[in-house]
Amino acid sequence: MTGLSLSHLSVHRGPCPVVDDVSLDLRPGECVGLIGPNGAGKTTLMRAALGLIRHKGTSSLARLSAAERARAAAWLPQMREIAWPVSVETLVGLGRTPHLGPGQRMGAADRAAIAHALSRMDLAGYETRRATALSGGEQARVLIARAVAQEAPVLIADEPIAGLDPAHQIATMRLFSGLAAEGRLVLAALHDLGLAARFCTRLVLMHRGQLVADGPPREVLTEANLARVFGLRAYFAETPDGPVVQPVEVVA
Ligand SMILES: Nc1ncnc2c1ncn2[C@@H]1O[C@H](COP(=O)(O)OP(=O)(O)OP(=O)(O)O)[C@@H](O)[C@H]1O
Repeated sequence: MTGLSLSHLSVHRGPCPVVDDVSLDLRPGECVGLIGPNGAGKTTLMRAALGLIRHKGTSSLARLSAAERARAAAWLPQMREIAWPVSVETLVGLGRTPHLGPGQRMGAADRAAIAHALSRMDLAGYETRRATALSGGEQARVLIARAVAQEAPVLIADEPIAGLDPAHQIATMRLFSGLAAEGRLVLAALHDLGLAARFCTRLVLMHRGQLVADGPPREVLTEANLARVFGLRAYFAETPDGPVVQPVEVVA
């Protein structure tokens, strides 16, 4: 199983580093929440880690050829609009492309992976629907299903639960933590600190391009970090369902 190793990763936009010397070792079996305020550098870090943009330093995924990387990592970008009027099943099936040789047709394993991903994203019955004719949240679920159908050892997702209703947000986070429990590495940029605290095994906190905290949710979501990085005060509680973190007020 593959993890993700970043060493002194930096990305410059003009003279400013928007990702500033980030080193991280993420291992199979971890469900990692990448958190930080707007503009902290989360998307840029993930894109550099995948080798999609120019960067300094190294990333174990960016080193791979495009074909190797497509088998190693599934990437769910932030933009969720679907441009192609194809069926849901066809779109989710695109996740199998890295597993097919030139001209090779899908086999039973591919069809099973597609059906499994559809079912896990609560999309059974949507197979023949036109993807462009779905609601925003349904389209987001279809794109997550495509990434899940890829069955890559690493899943990197940029705000995957944005736009999903609360039940589908929880179900998706549960799916991600389940994939990690199966031995995959999941790295997801998240703005919902409550769901991040509940479902992630580890949180990586970014601020102004730098990694400022990394560890179990309770150690990262401290009062001091929330105030300094997010400008927030939050309510914390331990419950039988896990930690509850609810931002309650903006602090100066
Ligand atoms: N193509 C670009 N050209 C110039 N600056 C950019 C570019 N892309 C991103 N930036 C800047 O880099 C910084 C980090 O952006 P990034 O999208 O990585 O943040 P983020 O943490 O993902 O934010 P959000 O939570 O809003 O999605 C921001 O200040 C942004 O304005």
